[in-house]
Amino acid sequence: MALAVGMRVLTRALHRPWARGLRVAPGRTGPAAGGGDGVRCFGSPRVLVEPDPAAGVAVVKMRNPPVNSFSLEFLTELLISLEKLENDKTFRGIILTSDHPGIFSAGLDLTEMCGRKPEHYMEYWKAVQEMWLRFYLSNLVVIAAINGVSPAGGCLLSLTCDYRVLANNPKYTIGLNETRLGIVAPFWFKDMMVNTVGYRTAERALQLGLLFPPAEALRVGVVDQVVPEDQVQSTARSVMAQWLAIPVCRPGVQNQGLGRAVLSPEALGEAPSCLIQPLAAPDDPWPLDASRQSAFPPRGLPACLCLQAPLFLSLVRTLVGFGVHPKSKRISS
Ligand SMILES: CC/C=C\C/C=C\C/C=C\C=C\CC(=O)SCCNC(=O)CCNC(=O)[C@H](O)C(C)(C)COP(=O)(O)OP(=O)(O)OC[C@H]1O[C@@H](n2cnc3c(N)ncnc32)[C@H](O)[C@@H]1OP(=O)(O)O
Repeated sequence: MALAVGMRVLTRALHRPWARGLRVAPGRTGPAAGGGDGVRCFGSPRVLVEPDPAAGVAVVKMRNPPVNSFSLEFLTELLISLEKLENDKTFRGIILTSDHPGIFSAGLDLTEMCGRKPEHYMEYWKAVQEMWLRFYLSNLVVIAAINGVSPAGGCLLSLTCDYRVLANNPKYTIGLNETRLGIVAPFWFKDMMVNTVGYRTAERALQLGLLFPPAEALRVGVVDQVVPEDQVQSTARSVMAQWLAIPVCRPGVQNQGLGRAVLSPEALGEAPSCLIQPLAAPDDPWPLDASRQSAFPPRGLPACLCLQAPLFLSLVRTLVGFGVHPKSKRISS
C-alpha cells in the first residue's frame, strides 16, 4: 500500500504544483495532559503541546493531516516546540504521539521531494536532518507513543526516542520501507535501525523495505513494548516516570557515548551541499562502480525522481543505505 500511495503522491505533486500549499489545522486549547487546572495547551497549527508541569512532562501531538507527513512547515513547527520545551526547565520529558490515532506519521512529505528547485531540496533536507539530530540529541527524555502506522521517516522519528510503545493493531506497521518506493534510506536512517535491531535484521528489513506489524516489531526489537490501543498513552506515562526517576537519564546516556553513536560530519550538516553535487564530478572521490550503476534506475523508481536523475544519483551516492550494494566494503559511515 505504501508503495502505491508513494507513487500516487509523487506523480500528483508533479502535475499539481499548485496543490502544495500549507494545510493549516485549526488551533485548539484544552486542559493539561495531567488534568491540572489552569494549564493550557500550546503549540502551533501542526503541533499540539499538552503540558503537565507537575510531572515535568509534555505530550507533543503531531497534527498535520491527513497523514502527519513531514512537510517543511510541520518540521519547523515541531522543532520550535521541542526547543521551547528544552528551554523550559519545567520539563524533563516529552511523549511524542499523533493527534490522529491510526496514523503516527507517513514520514517525509513526498511532495517536498520532487518538482522543486535545488535550493528547496537543500532547505528541506536540512530540516529533516535537524529534526533527527535535535530529537536524537535532546536533553529531554523522549518516549514515542506510537498510535498508528509509522513507515519510513515516521519510523526514523520514533527511533530517535528513548523508548517506543506501539498500539497493538495489525494495521499499525512500522519500518523503513524506502526501497519499496525505489529510494534508498540515507545511511543515518540505516544506522539508527542497526543500533536498534542489530545488523542482520536491519540489513534484511531495509533491503526488503519491511513494515513490521506489532508482534513482529516487538520480536525484532524495533519497538520496546506493544500494548492494547487504549493503553498506549498511559503506558508511555508509566515508562516516562521510570525514566525520570533516574536523575541524569538522558544526558547520562550521552556522556557514556551512546547518544552519539551514529553522528558523523555528514549528518551534522554536510549532506545538503552534497545533494546537488554534479554526478561523477571529476574530483569525485567515490565514483559509481559497475555494481552501483547497474542498480539504476532501481525497479519502481518514481518517474519524477528519474527526471531528476543527477540529483537522485548524487543523493544515493551521498546518502548510502543498504539498498545499493549491501556487501560493498565502501558502505560505512
Ligand atoms: C530533498 C530530498 C530530495 C530527495 C530525497 C530522496 C531520497 C531520500 C531518501 C529516503 C528518505 C525516505 C524517507 C521517507 O519518509 S519517504 C516517505 C515514505 N512514506 C510512505 O511510504 C508512506 C506512504 N503513505 C501510506 O502508506 C499511506 O498514506 C498511509 C498508510 C500512511 C495512510 O493510509 P490512508 O489510507 O489512511 O491514507 P491515504 O489515502 O493513503 O493518504 C491520505 C492522503 O495523504 C497523502 N499522503 C500519504 N502519504 C504521504 C506522504 N508521505 N507524503 C505526502 N502525502 C502523503 C495521500 O496521497 C493522500 O492524499 P489525498 O487525500 O489523496 O490528496
